[in-house]
Amino acid sequence: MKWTESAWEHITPLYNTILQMPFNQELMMGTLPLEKFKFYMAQDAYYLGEFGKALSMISARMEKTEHVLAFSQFASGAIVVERALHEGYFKTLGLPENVNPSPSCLLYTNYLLKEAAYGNIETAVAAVLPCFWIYKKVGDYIYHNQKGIEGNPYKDWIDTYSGEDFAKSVALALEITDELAGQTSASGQEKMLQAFEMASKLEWMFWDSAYRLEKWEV
Ligand SMILES: Cc1ncc(C[n+]2csc(CCO)c2C)c(N)n1
Repeated sequence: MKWTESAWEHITPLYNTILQMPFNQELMMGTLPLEKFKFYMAQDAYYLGEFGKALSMISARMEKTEHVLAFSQFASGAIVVERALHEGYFKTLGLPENVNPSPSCLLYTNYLLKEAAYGNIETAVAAVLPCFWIYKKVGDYIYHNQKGIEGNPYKDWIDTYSGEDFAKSVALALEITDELAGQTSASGQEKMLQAFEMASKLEWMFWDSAYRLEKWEV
């Protein structure tokens, strides 16, 4: 079995929990309060900037030229493609220019940056994978289960993550992850699994924190 297949099996209960989160169910139905989506978008703008840096760092640490190229394309994709989505929503929703990251957002981005800088390269790759893979699965699920997409204010978000371009990036990220997993020991693969699970939990926290409009308590 491929490493990615067993990793997905491992997080399937968590993935099912993510699908049922009120944030995702209401986004799918178009009933998510705008205030929550705005909070999410602002936090996501911060997240994407840091995520782009983590991907660039992973790119620089890769041995194979093809992997360097793939991760540098992911990094620019994270910034360019996502910026288009954000700029659209930033204009219509009136989002702030500077974002103070919420506790969950900061936890997630700092975790990814730490793995990208100091983790084994295969562990760093496993840590960024949920960002691609869970979003692809959630995007597809929402796309296929929504009703009356045309009237949904979150249509652009849904289209981005259920689209073909994004599917290609995810397939490439999965292929590279399996290649690196194949070159590491059983304990290396276990560390990858832990990083993959941790980042998946942090994805859950990111959505949950947006729904709660999470604040710093002090
Ligand atoms: C919290 C959070 N997690 C994942 C994504 C999705 N995402 C961000 S960058 C990227 C790869 C290149 O486009 C993907 C899939 C998001 N937007 N916000």
